[in-house]
Amino acid sequence: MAASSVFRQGLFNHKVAIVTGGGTGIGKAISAELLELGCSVVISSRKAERLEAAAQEMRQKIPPSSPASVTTVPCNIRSEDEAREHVKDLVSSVLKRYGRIDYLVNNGGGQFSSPVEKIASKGWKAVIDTNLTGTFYCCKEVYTAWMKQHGGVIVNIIADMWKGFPGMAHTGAARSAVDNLTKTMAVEWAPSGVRVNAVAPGTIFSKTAMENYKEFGPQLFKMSIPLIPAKRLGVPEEISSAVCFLLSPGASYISGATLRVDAGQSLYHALWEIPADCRSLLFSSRGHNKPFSMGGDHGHGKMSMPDWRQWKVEGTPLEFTQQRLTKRGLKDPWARNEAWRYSGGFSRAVTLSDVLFRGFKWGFAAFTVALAIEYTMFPPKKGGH
Ligand SMILES: CCCCC/C=C/C(=O)SCCNC(=O)CCNC(=O)[C@H](O)C(C)(C)COP(=O)(O)OP(=O)(O)OC[C@H]1O[C@@H](n2cnc3c(N)ncnc32)[C@H](O)[C@@H]1OP(=O)(O)O
Ligand SMILES: NC(=O)C1=CN([C@@H]2O[C@H](COP(=O)(O)OP(=O)(O)OC[C@H]3O[C@@H](n4cnc5c(N)ncnc54)[C@H](OP(=O)(O)O)[C@@H]3O)[C@@H](O)[C@H]2O)C=CC1
Repeated sequence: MAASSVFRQGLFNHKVAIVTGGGTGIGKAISAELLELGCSVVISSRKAERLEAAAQEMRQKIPPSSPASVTTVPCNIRSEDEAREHVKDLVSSVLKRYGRIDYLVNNGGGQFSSPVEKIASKGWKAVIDTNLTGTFYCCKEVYTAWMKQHGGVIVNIIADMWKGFPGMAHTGAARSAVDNLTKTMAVEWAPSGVRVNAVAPGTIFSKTAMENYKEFGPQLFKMSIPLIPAKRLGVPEEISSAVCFLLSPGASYISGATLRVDAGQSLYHALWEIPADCRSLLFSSRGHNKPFSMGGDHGHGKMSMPDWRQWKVEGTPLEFTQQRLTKRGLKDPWARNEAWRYSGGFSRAVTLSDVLFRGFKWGFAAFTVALAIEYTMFPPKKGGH
């Protein structure tokens, strides 16, 4: 349940909102804050019982003097054949009950974690259909049935997919598409007085969000903490206040925007770890399979690589690489050798042989020049002896 809102009481009096996924986590916090500010809220998702339990809980917190009310409409926004009908029914039932829809918050969605090559086509489709097509259906239906004639505000919840979404490619692709859809709708529907924006949350803790990842959930959320500049997870209420702002007249000149609510997480490190024995170092895209070129451009057909061996992240490059390898459990002699090689040992050895080679080369050149001078200045006498 939302902590007390920072916004003025009564800000949304007599307005009506649909919040998909409004019975759990972020959606529940948004619904609770809207209710607190006087808005009537329809929460909608697949699990009717959980939805009703959440509504009951929220109902008890509405003061008798408030015009707000909360109702539930079960609906699956995912594009199975009947999904469009589900969404149509949702919108028509809200209009029947309240006679208006001022706000739509497309928050219902989610995904499972998997590397790209392991995503089955059914799973890909489930995530795209939920997050992209479901959002499209909801926006289109609310617009055509109400907002086209009366205006309104839409907020789409997306995700931190700005650097791609390794480990959750399907949702990254879907959320990126919703980011783009948001901009298109903002322009196309501006003449109707409809504003459309998105909110991209960072890692936001809620019991239901964590449980979605089953036994990996706690670890996944814990692992995110060092990667967040604020060094803590977000809470649903921190997304809710951003959504309420975008719905409010305070954002009357904001449309087509995506607000990152992530404490700077999207600007910082990514969760996905690239192993230190990364093959891209061994096989460059230019087709040469030397371990890597040793600083500078070595001529045609070879790639000039930045001297990453000099990067210091923690302690010396050697310590850093060893820590990474140890973390990844690469304790075999090959790995230790790689650690040594990648972190400077190899370059030092090469430098030594380079010096010897150069010394030999210049020594030989000097000897040749000296011989030439000697022959010029003291040519061997004809006839010999
Ligand atoms: C710190 C890291 C997190 C940071 C970012 C956090 C982002 C968040 O969004 S947290 C919020 C999490 N909440 C949710 O995701 C809630 C909604 N999620 C879902 O409903 C599911 O994840 C869903 C989108 C996959 C839909 O689930 P469900 O309705 O149960 O789907 P199906 O049983 O019909 O499955 C369809 C199909 O999908 C594949 N699949 C599903 N789960 C997995 C899995 N865990 N691993 C691999 N593949 C999975 C699979 O192909 C399923 O078909 P079948 O094989 O026939 O079961
Ligand atoms: N928590 C986080 O760190 C982040 C979350 N997000 C996104 O924010 C949104 C809310 O997530 P959060 O509150 O954290 O997690 P939750 O798992 O608590 O919320 C997901 C909600 O979406 C609903 N939902 C899922 N599929 C459908 C569907 N097909 N039709 C209708 N409703 C559906 C679920 O209800 P039901 O099961 O009853 O259908 C649930 O209420 C999601 O879109 C999520 O992906 C984005 C970035 C980060």
